Amino acid sequence: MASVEFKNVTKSFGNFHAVSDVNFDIGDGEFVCLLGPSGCGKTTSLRMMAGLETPTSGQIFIGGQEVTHLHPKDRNIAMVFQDYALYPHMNLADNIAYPLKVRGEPVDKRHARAREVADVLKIGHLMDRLPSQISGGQQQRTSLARALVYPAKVYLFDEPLSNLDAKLRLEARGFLNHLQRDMGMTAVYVTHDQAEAMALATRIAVMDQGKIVQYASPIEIYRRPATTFVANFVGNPPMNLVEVEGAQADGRLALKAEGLGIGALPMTDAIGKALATSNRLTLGVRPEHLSLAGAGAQNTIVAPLFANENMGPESLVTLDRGEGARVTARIFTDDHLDVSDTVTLGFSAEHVHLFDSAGNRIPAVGE
Ligand SMILES: Nc1ncnc2c1ncn2[C@@H]1O[C@H](COP(=O)(O)OP(=O)(O)OP(=O)(O)O)[C@@H](O)[C@H]1O
Repeated sequence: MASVEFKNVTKSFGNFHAVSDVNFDIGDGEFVCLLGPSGCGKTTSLRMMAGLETPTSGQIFIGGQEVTHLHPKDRNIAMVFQDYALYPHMNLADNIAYPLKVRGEPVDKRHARAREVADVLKIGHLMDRLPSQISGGQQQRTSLARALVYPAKVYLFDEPLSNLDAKLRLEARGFLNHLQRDMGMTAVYVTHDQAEAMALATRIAVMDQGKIVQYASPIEIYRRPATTFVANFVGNPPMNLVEVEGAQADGRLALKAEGLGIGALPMTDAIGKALATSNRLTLGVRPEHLSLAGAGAQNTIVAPLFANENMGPESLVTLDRGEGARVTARIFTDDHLDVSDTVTLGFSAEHVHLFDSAGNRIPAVGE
């Protein structure tokens, strides 16, 4: 296993910067997820680690050694692709053993090792089949087995679960989590699925438009999102964001918005600085921190009901604040709620997140 480092890495296609001056390091044994919307530069970053793309500028290191211009085969990395990239004319045994074949291992030895890995992944009984003769989940495990058959310094995953149905996807995610804990592999995993990143990563690099906007542990990203972009990308459903007008009153912060009732919050220097630039702030509250509230509740959002989706153990109650602005609560309720009923959602001040007019987090008291 080995560490990975990006130093000022940029990748341009013509005038377009797919990856823009990215710096980050991945520790030995870390499982890092690159998370972000389509086109933000995740796959390009991964392909540069693999040596399938060359940076326009900057340097890449694996295990302390510069690999920026090194051929993929000399990097000792293993990669699992979204489409599995299995060889259609080879059976599973040959597919899995292929990395050993190119390294010149004798056939007996490489088939024995392939079988060993296949057994762990519960596809050992399928070794004579062609990829077209097995299910999508089994193809996914074959592709994983091929990556694991030879000890690599770094394992690279490009949305490996995205072609699986929801149930298999959860199963495969649990398996990868187990494998990571078992092997302590250094891995970089590209996904646009925030739940997958939260479940698997030791650290998540959230990317937007070719840049890393936050690089931290899943819990840090969940608790202290650095920007409204991150807040809106992580969490299921994501954090509710309400545009508010802020003002200092009697040494405290007063917030105003249509349908919002909130007690004054403590003032801090950081809030003062944000207000000096603009009084337009964004208030964030996670759906799980909202509850159905009575008229006497201190902090509330009041608006007509838009939808009430029963998810089994909980409901997603969404209010329509007008002009497309919605607020969703994840709550446990048996209450019957009709569309257009006016609903009051309450929240506690300790669960409030604040962002300045540029969308950057204003640290809470004690942060
Ligand atoms: N070979 C190329 N030539 C021109 N533009 C490219 C090339 N490869 C990628 N891009 C562009 O670079 C940007 C980043 O692409 P990349 O594949 O890294 O995004 P991504 O975050 O992995 O997206 P997705 O989740 O859709 O795979 C995109 O706008 C893409 O169109």
